Amino acid sequence: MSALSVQGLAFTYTSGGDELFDGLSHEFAPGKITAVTGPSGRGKSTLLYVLGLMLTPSRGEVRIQGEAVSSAPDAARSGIRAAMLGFVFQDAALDPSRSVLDSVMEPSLYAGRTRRDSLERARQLLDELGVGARADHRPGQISGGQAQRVAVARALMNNPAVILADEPTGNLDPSNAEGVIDILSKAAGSQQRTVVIATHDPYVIRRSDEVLSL
Ligand SMILES: Nc1ncnc2c1ncn2[C@@H]1O[C@H](COP(=O)(O)OP(=O)(O)OP(=O)(O)O)[C@@H](O)[C@H]1O
Repeated sequence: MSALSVQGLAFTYTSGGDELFDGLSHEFAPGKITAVTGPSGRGKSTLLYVLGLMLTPSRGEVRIQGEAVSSAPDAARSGIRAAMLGFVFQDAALDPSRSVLDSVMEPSLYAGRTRRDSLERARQLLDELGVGARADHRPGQISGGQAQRVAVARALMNNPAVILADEPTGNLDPSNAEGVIDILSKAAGSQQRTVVIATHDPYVIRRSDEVLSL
């Protein structure tokens, strides 16, 4: 069963504008990277927010492990988000006032794991992603490529079945973009996660297993 699928999906911002997605049905393949592409304004970022249960579809549904979850009550959606979904944003979106290690640990503490377990997993992930030496730095003291690796570590912290990444290479040079896609590719291929990346970047599209054009 696909960890993530949509059926008959459409979304309209309450402030108006066109309906997006036109009744889209799609199963996102586990163990693969799916690139969501398409012209600017077609709704790539919005789709990620709908898949991430942060926006509720106006028609159709999002299914996670086969269950329709997009119109579940807020608390249920927050719980599913914390347990099943990891997010990576274009600018890493790390809290500037906290250390890298604290930012990476936070989702695990929020999910109810002990400080000790969370610390151990956060250090292990940061080491695996090549940024272990930066654990005590603040986001302002590390490079953009390092910050994006930290953001991926944070997204992986709760071992999510699904990773949603919005233009994760948008601010990176080619070698850092390659590093981040290598990590996401490993998160998909060897760990059987479903990885969905909204992107314009031809390099990311080339490295993806499937392409969904909006
Ligand atoms: N908060 C919002 N309220 C109302 N309309 C919005 C909001 N956010 C986005 N939109 C509109 O919804 C449409 C889809 O926006 P979205 O950012 O998802 O597109 P995109 O394909 O990711 O674009 P880009 O490639 O430029 O990032 C656009 O027409 C946009 O103006």
